[in-house]
Amino acid sequence: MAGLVEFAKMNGLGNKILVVDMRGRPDKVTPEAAIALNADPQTQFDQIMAIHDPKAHGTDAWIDILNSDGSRAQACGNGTRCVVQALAAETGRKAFTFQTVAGILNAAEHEDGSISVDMGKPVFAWNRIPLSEEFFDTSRIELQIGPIDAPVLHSPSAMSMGNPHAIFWVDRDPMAFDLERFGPLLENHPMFPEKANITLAQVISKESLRTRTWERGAGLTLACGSAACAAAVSAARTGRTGRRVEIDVASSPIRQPLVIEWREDDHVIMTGPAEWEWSGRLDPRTGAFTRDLEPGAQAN
Ligand SMILES: N[C@H](CCC[C@H](N)C(=O)O)C(=O)O
Repeated sequence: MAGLVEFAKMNGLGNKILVVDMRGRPDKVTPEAAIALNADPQTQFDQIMAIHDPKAHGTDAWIDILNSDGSRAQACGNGTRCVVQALAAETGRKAFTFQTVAGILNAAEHEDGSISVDMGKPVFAWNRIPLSEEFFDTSRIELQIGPIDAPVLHSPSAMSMGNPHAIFWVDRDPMAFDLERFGPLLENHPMFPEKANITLAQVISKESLRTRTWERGAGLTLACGSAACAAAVSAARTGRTGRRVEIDVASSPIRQPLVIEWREDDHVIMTGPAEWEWSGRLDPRTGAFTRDLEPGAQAN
């Protein structure tokens, strides 16, 4: 079939990612293709990371990010690690510079296979997160929420990592909360005019947090990298932890922490794994796809 592009089904700490190679093409992955791919259990995903030809001098690629509902996102930490792993496997290179709508990202693969991404600088100004109401101090905002009767869910820390995040501090295991029920209410709360990624964060020690996220445009996911960054920064900003923490992503089946460092130069560095699962070809207009034969499989 004409017009098919290569893609890889990958995951970043369980976060389901499709890395789609759109280089050499003028078009984009359509929301319709995203919705169709998400509807098939084989390709069901949290984010598509579409690799496009670079637009700016000195960058390796332009990355277009889609959520599973077909909406577009400005940042995806776990997906960016998957892109690094895919391009490192293709080129043998270790370091890359990407451009997204949120800015420039530098990333590198280490000897042990882990990948670090410089996620840029956090944004705290209420109108740039954005919030719909003015707050001088966005490290603790107040939400009016009728139907939710859990007091901890009323005063999150808000910030942007290129995409909007609300971090709710909880004193118990984040898995103990009914995030499936109140995630959609909080994601779509009128305080967040562009919606928000909703994270429950528990402080374990001065060096560690446990998190679980309801993602804007994707719902409950097994892991969310930009939310881990937002939780780490919000924790340091409010004196809950130091500036380097290990994040135990409670919902992830991969029992490995994400390491987040909020450097003195204000950049947030996220380090963690990425895993290739299988590859195929897809039509970026419709989402129709075929899987490559697994290595060792026989063609009939
Ligand atoms: N899973 C992603 C976050 C996607 C963000 C997206 N849900 C949005 O902002 O709309 C991550 O690892 O950072």
